[in-house]
Amino acid sequence: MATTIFVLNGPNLNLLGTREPEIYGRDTLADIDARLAARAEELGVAVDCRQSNHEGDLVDWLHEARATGAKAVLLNAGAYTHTSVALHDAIKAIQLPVIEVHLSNPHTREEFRHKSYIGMAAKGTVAGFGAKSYLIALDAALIL
Ligand SMILES: O=C(O)[C@]1(O)C=C(c2cccc(Sc3ccccc3)c2)[C@@H](O)[C@H](O)C1
Repeated sequence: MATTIFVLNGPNLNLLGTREPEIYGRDTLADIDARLAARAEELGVAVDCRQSNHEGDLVDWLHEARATGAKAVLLNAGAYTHTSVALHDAIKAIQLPVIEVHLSNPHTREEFRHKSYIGMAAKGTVAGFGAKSYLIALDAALIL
């Protein structure tokens, strides 16, 4: 059975590439997904890339990662990073390595972005490298 990495993206990331390129870069989420698929092929693994604006979908997909035997999850929860106890608890519950991913570095931004409920439960965090944050996290997931 192929090694699969779930890549989960939260609210508004479907609009990526349209505004604030100085913060989030010019790649669309489709661009990022394509770069991940290409890197995954080089590494001999599969990526399952999904995006939702709904917190419950992300919780369900974390459960699905566990149920389907995924090796790890890359999670950019967007604004839910700073609010979601539900995602924090789901990460704890599934007992899989979850790597928190951010395009920007939230610690250099507004105060409200400095708290991460995701980071408090994740294996680790990659932030501030734009689209490359995802590629770095994918490589990290495979050496865990
Ligand atoms: O840096 C990130 O990846 C982050 O997870 C992403 C976020 C985010 C917030 C709003 C929109 C978007 S994506 C976007 C950006 C510009 C225009 C349209 C959508 C991402 C923030 O909520 C987080 O604090 C940080």
